Amino acid sequence: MSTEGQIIKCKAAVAWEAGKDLSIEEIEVLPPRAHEVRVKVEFTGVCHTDAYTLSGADAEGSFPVVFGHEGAGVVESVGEGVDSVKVGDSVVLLYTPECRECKFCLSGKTNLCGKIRATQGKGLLPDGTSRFRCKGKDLFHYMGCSSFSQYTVVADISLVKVQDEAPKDKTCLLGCGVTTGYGAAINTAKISKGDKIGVFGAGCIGLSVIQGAVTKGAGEIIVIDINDSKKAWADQFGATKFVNPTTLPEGTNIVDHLIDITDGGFDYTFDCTGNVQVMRNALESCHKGWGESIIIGVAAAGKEISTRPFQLVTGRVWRGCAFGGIKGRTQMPSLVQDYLDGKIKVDEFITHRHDLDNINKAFHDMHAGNCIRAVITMH
Ligand SMILES: NC(=O)C1=CN([C@@H]2O[C@H](COP(=O)(O)OP(=O)(O)OC[C@H]3O[C@@H](n4cnc5c(N)ncnc54)[C@H](O)[C@@H]3O)[C@@H](O)[C@H]2O)C=CC1
Ligand SMILES: N[C@@H](CCC(=O)N[C@@H](CSC=O)C(=O)NCC(=O)O)C(=O)O
Ligand SMILES: [Zn+2]
Ligand SMILES: [Zn+2]
Repeated sequence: MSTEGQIIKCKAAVAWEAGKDLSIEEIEVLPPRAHEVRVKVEFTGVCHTDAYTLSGADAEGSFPVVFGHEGAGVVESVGEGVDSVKVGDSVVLLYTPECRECKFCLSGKTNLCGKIRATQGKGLLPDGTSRFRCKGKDLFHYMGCSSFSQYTVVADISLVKVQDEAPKDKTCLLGCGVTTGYGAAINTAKISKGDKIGVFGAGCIGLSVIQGAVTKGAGEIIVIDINDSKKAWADQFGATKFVNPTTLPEGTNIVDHLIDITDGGFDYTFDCTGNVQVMRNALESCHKGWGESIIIGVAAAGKEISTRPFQLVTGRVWRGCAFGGIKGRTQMPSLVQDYLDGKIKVDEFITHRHDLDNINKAFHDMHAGNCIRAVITMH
């Protein structure tokens, strides 16, 4: 029986307040309005950024909210004026939308789209309202996606149709983690064959950077992480060396050490930790004259980066990117094809699986440090 035009009652993980476990609730999901799409979410990943906003450290965090932004599913119904997807299409949700008509989209310089960023940051759909209700209250949306609900409503520029044959428990991870790191390496950094790469933090994002650096033919890939258990992971993805800054001999400075073992510094470094001191180390371990450091990690509200301006005067470059610089509606189908053709690893990132009722375990695993990605089965 079609649910088109009806309010759908379904299960969702609701964050009622910062710092507390998510609560599994029955919620109401309203039908999509003009230029919106209602999606049956089949699988979602859990990203460090979900945990970051849940912790209360996100300047844009609003509660109560339905988190989740690594979602894959099927279109249940579409609102008026939607012509990019139809009922039954397999889709990946996009927290970085692509409208193809705003100043950003037309610039040819960035994947950031400005069309709905203001309302997205407020936890609302583009018309300034929510499609979620629970216990008489409206719930906020999250990053334009809210994939921790069995059904969600998103703007039609916040999702992309992908190949039906691609398994959705894998394509969900292309909705953030894998694409973010891989894209930063193949897109944002202009890595040349033989380059020396420093990857700070070997979670899903850092391991995906390694994957991209290997694709680009990097010479040395040195991973810097405070968790020794990440060495095996880094090796598996193609790193050539692992450094744990906490186990260096007393008095050895990590930046000096890295400059020493790379004959003057890295060609490219990537912060995949969100720690502002690590961001500084990543910049300062770049090679004088040309080394570029790319910030991917998300830092807590109020945190700022600093370095001596001399670091930039002498040719090091500080940059950053969101979603790996990838334009989701245009480029996601070819990433999915690369996955189907065995050119991009995705399965290897999945260390944990839970059903929706046990989604809090994914957050606990992440904090325990032994989880690369947990995938949640939504139905
Ligand atoms: N810019 C963007 O588009 C995106 C940014 N992010 C951000 O990227 C960061 C990484 O995300 P995930 O890989 O999911 O996180 P994760 O928690 O799985 O991995 C982080 C890694 O950094 C390591 N680490 C922590 N402190 C460190 C330190 N002081 N020195 C060296 N290593 C350290 C941890 O041991 C861990 O292996 C987070 O800040 C997340 O919010 C995530 C997705 C997209
Ligand atoms: N809300 C935060 C900023 C969070 C942030 O930087 N998000 C990244 C994606 S992280 C994905 O896991 C991003 O896309 N940033 C670009 C954007 O337009 O939000 C804050 O206020 O600091
Ligand atoms: Zn993410
Ligand atoms: Zn746009």
